[in-house]
Amino acid sequence: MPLFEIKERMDALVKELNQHNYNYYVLAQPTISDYDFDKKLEELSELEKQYPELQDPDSPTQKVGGEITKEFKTVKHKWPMLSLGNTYSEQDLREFDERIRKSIGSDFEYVCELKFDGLSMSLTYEDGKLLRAVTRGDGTQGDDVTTNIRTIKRIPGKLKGEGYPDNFEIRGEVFMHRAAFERLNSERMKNDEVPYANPRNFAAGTVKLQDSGEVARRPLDCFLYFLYTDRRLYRTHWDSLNAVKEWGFHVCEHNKLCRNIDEVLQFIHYWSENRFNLSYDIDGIVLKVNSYAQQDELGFTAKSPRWAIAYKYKAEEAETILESVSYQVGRTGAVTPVANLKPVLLAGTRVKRATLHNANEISRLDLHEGDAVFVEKGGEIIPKITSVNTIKRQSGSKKIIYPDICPECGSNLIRREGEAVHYCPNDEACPPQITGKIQHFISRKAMNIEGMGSETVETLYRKGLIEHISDLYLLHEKADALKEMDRFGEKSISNMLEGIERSKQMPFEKVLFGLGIRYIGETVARKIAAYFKNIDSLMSATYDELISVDEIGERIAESIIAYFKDPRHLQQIEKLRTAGLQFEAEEKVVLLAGNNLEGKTFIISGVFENFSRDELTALIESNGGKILSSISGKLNYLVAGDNMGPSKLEKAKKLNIPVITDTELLSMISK
Ligand SMILES: NC(=O)c1ccc[n+]([C@@H]2O[C@H](COP(=O)([O-])OP(=O)(O)OC[C@H]3O[C@@H](n4cnc5c(N)ncnc54)[C@H](O)[C@@H]3O)[C@@H](O)[C@H]2O)c1
Ligand SMILES: [Zn+2]
Repeated sequence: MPLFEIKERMDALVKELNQHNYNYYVLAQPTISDYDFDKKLEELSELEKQYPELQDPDSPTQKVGGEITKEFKTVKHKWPMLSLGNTYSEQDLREFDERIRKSIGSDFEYVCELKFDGLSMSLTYEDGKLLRAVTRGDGTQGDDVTTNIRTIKRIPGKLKGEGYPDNFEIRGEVFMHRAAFERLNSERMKNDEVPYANPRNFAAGTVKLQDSGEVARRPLDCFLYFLYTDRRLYRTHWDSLNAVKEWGFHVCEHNKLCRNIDEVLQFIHYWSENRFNLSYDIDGIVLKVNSYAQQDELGFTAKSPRWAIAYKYKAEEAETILESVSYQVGRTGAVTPVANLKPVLLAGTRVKRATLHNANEISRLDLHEGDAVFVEKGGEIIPKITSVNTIKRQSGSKKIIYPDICPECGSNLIRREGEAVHYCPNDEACPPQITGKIQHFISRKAMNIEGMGSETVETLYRKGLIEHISDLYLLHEKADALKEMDRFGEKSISNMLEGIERSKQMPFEKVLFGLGIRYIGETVARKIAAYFKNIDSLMSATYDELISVDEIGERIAESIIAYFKDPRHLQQIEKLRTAGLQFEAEEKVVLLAGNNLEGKTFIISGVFENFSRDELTALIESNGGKILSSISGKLNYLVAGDNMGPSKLEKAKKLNIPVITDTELLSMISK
């Protein structure tokens, strides 16, 4: 290949890999698999070795992949936060072992650890208390995310035991358990929020949120795996891990001390089979030379230590046949293509469907009917098609074309600017949208109607008994028709009708969430209800008024306005109002407006289960109290929630300022 072509290939790789790094670290929405990413990085690295004079100083082979963001304070790392060399091959591991033995002889041990699939975090402790938490960032400096990290229960705010130095840094991996991921992600989908592809992305996205209250609602965990002290306290990494366990840190119980590379390989083989039984994702294992003296001898490259390496498991892949593509219409009208596959065994389960995400994905794969396709189950929960084995394509097979019209109701599909998903706009008459809306309305997080499930909704709809949410409240008039339904005894009918009747008492915020207005999730519904107090002021709110509210952005404001513009929605709301549903926020109104706090000053700190800090501020101010900006002798009360900063608490104690809970605050108000 002529030199200029090699240079072109290298430049193209640099450009592409930098883009993938950005998608992965900053957006937390990668578009290629880790394996493909690593193969491209390896190709670039090989070319750079052969043609060092062509190497771009900005090459992704020379630096850690992340970036710092502008949303957080930037903090420089005392010790750089590096990446790890990685490989997918056992042969490479043996060569790694050879290199080490050449350098330090054969008297050494490895610590084998699981490679947790999350994001790395540096924690600094001073006098036994968590002082700061910083992301890896670009390796030299990272984002200060202390407030968010304090919400993680597994990270001690205050240390146990003794023997820890006054000042030290400890590093580990913040991650989310698979069960929490699945639960929260399906909530996101129901609320029309973009789902995360896997627990790693969910954890990374969460740590970068601006609202610590929201972070606290998403359970994160953390395993610690590196201790950094100014003066070495222990001789080995293994001893450090055991010590930090005593101080209260969460250290993985599966770590293993191995005497040689064969034992390491055994560990790798064991976890290659058993990793699916863990409650969290790992993407490989990490081996580290145990002795610190030997680590020092081996040193570092620009990007990673020479005394450690990661062995990564390749996502499991299988080949099968694409039988057909079907299109599912969701409650919000989003039309999702699903691949129906000839059943195949993959990562321990029988797979017969794979997600195709959207129309772009179908054209990217250039799918044809009957294609032989490769499916992969990587970090993602739902398997996906990675590529087509085009050699096996039958001649004359038909290309898969994404439809223009809704498969359920025949309406022309629309695609909003900047979005990849197609929607059916017929939200009041497209069958799956109707039943989906009613199912959402009765769900536990919305109106929590007992005695009625998703299947009942489908049946009632098919029988023509319900077509809109408001029809639920007319069901009691249709007792005869209900009795004629199969498998629907008198008891279940009366349970259902009672459940419906009781739902009339559900608070305004639940009704608002239940209506299923696009982008109005649970949290936003709560904020809106607290701010606008009733449906009439919400309906008449202007765009500017809407976006001035905390947490309402342009997208949500536009969606609210569009919703109330539709006469069919207004008609529904009138019917629900007549039926007796709550369209006004109560309780907090009662607490508002008094003068019990007059002349008193407050500071609110930490995270509260039942209130946002804004709500507490409003509560204090409307009862005559004042919020101060810093703790001083002028402060009367510190209202403390969970995970507040230890320095604040200390200062308040020093000044003898009473620390109260939100419940105590409420009782002061309603005295
Ligand atoms: N798909 C994409 O678009 C894309 C883009 C960029 C990066 N990536 C993936 O990310 C990798 C690069 O990320 P990276 O630099 O974070 O490297 P890495 O994930 O391969 O390895 C280093 C990281 O492993 C983590 N880790 C987990 N368990 C550990 C343990 N027990 N001990 C020490 N560290 C542990 C730490 O966070 C550490 O920073 C690439 O190899 C690629 O697979 C993918
Ligand atoms: Zn439709």
